[in-house]
Amino acid sequence: MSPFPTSTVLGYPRIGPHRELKRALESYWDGRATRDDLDRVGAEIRERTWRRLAELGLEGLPSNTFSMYDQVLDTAVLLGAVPARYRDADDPYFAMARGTEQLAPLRMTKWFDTNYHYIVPEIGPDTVFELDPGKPLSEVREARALGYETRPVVVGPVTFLLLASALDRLDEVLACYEELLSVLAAEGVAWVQLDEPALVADRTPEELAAVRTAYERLGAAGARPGLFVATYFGETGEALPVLAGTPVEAIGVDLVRGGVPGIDLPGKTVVAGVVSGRDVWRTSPERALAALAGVRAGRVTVSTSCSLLHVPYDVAAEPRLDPALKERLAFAEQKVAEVVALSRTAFPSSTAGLVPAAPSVAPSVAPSVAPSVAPSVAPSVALPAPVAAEGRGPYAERAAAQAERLRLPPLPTTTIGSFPQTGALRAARAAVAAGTLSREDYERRVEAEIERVIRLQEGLGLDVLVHGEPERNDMVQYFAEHLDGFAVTANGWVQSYGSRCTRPPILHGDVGRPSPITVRWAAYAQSLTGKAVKGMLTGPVTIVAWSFVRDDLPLRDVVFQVADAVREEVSDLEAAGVKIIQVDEPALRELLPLRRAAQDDYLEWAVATYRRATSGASDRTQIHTHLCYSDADQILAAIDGLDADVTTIESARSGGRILGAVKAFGRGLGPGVYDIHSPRVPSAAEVEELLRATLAVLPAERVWVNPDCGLKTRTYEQVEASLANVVAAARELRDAL
Ligand code: MET
Ligand SMILES: [Zn+2]
Repeated sequence: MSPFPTSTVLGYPRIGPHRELKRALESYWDGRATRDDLDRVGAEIRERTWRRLAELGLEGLPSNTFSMYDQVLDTAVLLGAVPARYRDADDPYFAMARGTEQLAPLRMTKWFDTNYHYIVPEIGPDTVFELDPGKPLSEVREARALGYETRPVVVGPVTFLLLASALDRLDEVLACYEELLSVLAAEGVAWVQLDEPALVADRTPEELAAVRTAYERLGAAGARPGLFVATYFGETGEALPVLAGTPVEAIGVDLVRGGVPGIDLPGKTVVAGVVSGRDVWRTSPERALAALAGVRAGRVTVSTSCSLLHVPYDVAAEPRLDPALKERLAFAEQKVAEVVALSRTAFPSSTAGLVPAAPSVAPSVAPSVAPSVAPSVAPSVALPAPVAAEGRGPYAERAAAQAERLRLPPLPTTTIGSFPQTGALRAARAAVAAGTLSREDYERRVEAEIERVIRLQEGLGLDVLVHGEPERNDMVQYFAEHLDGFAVTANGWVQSYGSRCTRPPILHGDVGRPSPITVRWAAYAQSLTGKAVKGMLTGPVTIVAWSFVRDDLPLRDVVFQVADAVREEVSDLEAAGVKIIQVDEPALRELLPLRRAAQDDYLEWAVATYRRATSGASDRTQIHTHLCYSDADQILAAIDGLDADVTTIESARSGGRILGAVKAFGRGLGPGVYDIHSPRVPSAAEVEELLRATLAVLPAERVWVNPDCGLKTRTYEQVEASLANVVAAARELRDAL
């Protein structure tokens, strides 16, 4: 078996440096391009990636890290786990991912503690596992035709089955992986990477036994490539000795989030993730080299802590960033260069089977690994201790005061905030940036859009209106652009799901709010209508979760700075006459530590920051919060702890699964009745059915009627039709109450 390469990355961004894949996907979905056009763009992105990684000097090139939508969905297809109802669709893959006119899509949820979303495999009694190795094989061949030998990357069997809640199917799935190994061996593949991030979370003895079974069995397969099991997103813990006891040749550990393994791993290659795949800061070479030197294994090689999927492509594509900040940044390209430089420094004669050099080598750093710099230059504000909820009265009193003031019907209907973002508005924003449209003209267009959204909602008969968020490019970036302490990028796109990308802002200094951010738009919307308009804010936890955050202060201190800025905005909205204020926290669950031991502490400060942001509101002001795609059932007590008067929560896409858990919820609750992540228009009957299910577990006076999430990714046509059905269903049931 050839030795594992001395430098590698676990994966690479795949949306394209200029979001080529996004455009190609959307053209294909809209019928403006053919499948061949789409495939061509995919091939170009893969080729560019391999060439770039090789040019940067990386030895171990991965393949099969590209995906048309999601790597978990790819793995389901690889294993033949395509539910029967999708098989006859025109394009079963995208039917599973996005749904069709007739079919709802598969469930989607967040990939561990990231803002990347994967498609949840559906495995049932009818699932027949059958290997379809087409994709990894064709990527290996494609790379080979370009002159590159690659290491295909596949989600490992244990993580795949845990994500699908189907670990009892291990036996059948392992047969497919065995077959895959033999197919890859026949193809001349030297190494395969099996991603097992699930091994960094708490695992039961049965689950650890499944790890042992899986890798003993795969290790015993006849002709096979070298097995590299990659764990990441935290410390591997109790799964590490289990893996070490199996025949796998290489084990990946995350040395950014986890410590150096406490056990000796003789005979194994440790693929040491010392360059973070989760942040944008340059790697400290001293720290990385010390970590490398601390690993006691047969062989150590240098890697990223996880796939670089979670960071943007290239700092060089950011001409407008402050040069002093830019100096401190590393995106995917820079991180690959760091991996290469670290491997050359740590293993100066790197040709074959190496043991790490002594730690004394540390200071002689290759030029492209710059010394680490603290990510903030400004001194930090000393923070007062977190405050508990002060100010607001008990829920019953607040509810009475709000009912009196708002006079809403039972089962009030509302939306989550955004309405479709039109191409015209996006173009107008670009024109302002380019200097070809004046700010005043742009603001007039935003106002016109707000008016359109208000009239539309009045026409549909919604009860609580929104202004539609037309001024926001993104719910986090918009706030980052208006707060001190943040920088925003021009091209720093990161894939969120499918063709959706975000540009996470960079939080590099102390946060402050120089002036009101949303007040003028909310006040304008309210001036147009007699119905209540909700003011819309993004919560502190979500702002930091969806930013790249300075790492020189504890996260909780950074979050409290953001909470104070949101608190000021709440108070200005109230002063402007806004009666309902929604503070969104869709990322509350995302930052939940993967290990139970760390969860309580997180939930305590996350709840405290939310209350700090909202508790200045008077009892008459109704505070809403919103959560989505977050397996909210796991954090229900914390959601309750937010003490919001109304909570809207994703539910339709998961078929009302959440309802079983929310019975005890003591305040207003709107489990979504319209899955906005699919272009499909739900019928009124369907919505009614979901509402009936809600009314079966919650008292009617606490139930709100709303979509799963904001509508910005949908078209006006879809939104109008869907909301008309939502309102009709609510009225039907309201009359029956
Ligand atoms: C991801 S949660 C989105 C909430 C936001 N208010 C919107 O409607 O777009
Ligand atoms: Zn949402």
